[in-house]
Amino acid sequence: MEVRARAPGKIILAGEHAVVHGSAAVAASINLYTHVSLRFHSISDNDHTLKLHLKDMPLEFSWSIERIKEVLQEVGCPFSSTPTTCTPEFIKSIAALVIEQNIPEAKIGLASGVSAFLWLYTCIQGFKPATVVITSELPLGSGLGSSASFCVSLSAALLALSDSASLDFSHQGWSVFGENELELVNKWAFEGEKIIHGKPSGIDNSVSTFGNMIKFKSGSLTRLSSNMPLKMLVTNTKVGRNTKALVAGVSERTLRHPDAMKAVFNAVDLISEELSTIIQSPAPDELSITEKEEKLEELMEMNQGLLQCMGVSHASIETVLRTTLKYKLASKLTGAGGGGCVLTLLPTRIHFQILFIFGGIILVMTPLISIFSHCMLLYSMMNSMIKY
Ligand SMILES: Nc1ncnc2c1ncn2[C@@H]1O[C@H](COP(=O)(O)OP(=O)(O)OP(=O)(O)O)[C@@H](O)[C@H]1O
Ligand SMILES: C[C@@](O)(CCO)CC(=O)[O-]
Ligand SMILES: [Mg+2]
Repeated sequence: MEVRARAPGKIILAGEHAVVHGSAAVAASINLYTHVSLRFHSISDNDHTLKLHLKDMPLEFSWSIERIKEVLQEVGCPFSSTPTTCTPEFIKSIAALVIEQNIPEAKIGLASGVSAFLWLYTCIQGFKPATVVITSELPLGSGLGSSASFCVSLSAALLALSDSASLDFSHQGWSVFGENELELVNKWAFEGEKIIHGKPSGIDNSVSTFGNMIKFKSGSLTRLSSNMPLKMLVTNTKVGRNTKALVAGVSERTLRHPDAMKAVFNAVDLISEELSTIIQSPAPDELSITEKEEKLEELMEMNQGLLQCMGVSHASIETVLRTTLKYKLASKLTGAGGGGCVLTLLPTRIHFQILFIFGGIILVMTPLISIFSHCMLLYSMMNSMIKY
């Protein structure tokens, strides 16, 4: 039997990094997904391996089940019905299994994703031979939550074929997990994110699991129902970076300047709270929509300033900020920063049929792709047009 699962990426409207330190943050899922296909090998296959095929890279990894058992059982048995954090001993053993696969140097960032795969697979399914195929519509390491959607879709596929979830496969089409199963998927995905991010807040896996728009603070999630359609332009600077290093950098700065950083995180908390209140408040007329958008733009600019204080902006991000500001558009980085993607609010006061931007290049802004939670995304049109 083959099971397929998918989970969306996300944008963060306010509060990234500060959310790791207990502030509120607001995130929305987007309609770009990571897809996972999982198929157990049957006896007739006579294939006693675990295969991971990262189709977009393209890379294929294969371990004999005997080898996985030999290496992992030295430190214990990972198999567990409840979400478990990978211990440093298991991390070492898993790293040995990953190193054997000789990932090319240029793609070494994938090692943490492959480690998360091995942990989630062996914890949830034990030592069963199988083939797992991954494809992703998300750019990796760009702030759109590729790591979380990878962990969520993988956990969902693994749990769908485990005894912990009761899914009805009798009909064709997508099955949807119930609330309890979603909680379980989310918890396992968080364990995967810990391997990739080091110290994740849990916001990325939560929004990828539950979809729509959420406010997230100190591990707890509030679903937001927006009353205003928001159009967001997402620009990928294509400058690579790694969330783990950026999160660690902010923690180090916090150790050096605890009081100043506390004030920064507190300010971000207030921004996220105000932003979520505005998004949820009723919108009776055009005027109030414009007023709300102006407030949101200001809050995004303030949040960006505080992200600069945390040291996670980048020259490429600043270039996008300056360029959009020329057109009186407010922008902020989204996700971990240090490169990656930038959000620009496209207010209703401007009717974007055609936008002249980036040195006179004409960008046709319609049709915009609709995404969850009333946000709109125009992704990747910019990619080929921005040169740094
Ligand atoms: N489809 C995938 N296949 C394998 N590994 C993946 C995949 N998607 C993400 N990863 C893992 O996640 C890493 C990228 O995660 P990272 O958290 O740095 O960026 P992001 O999740 O895209 O951005 P952000 O965390 O800021 O939203 C990759 O280097 C890889 O290890
Ligand atoms: C930078 C960060 O705040 C968001 C990454 O999308 C990290 C996290 O919350 O886990
Ligand atoms: Mg990530």
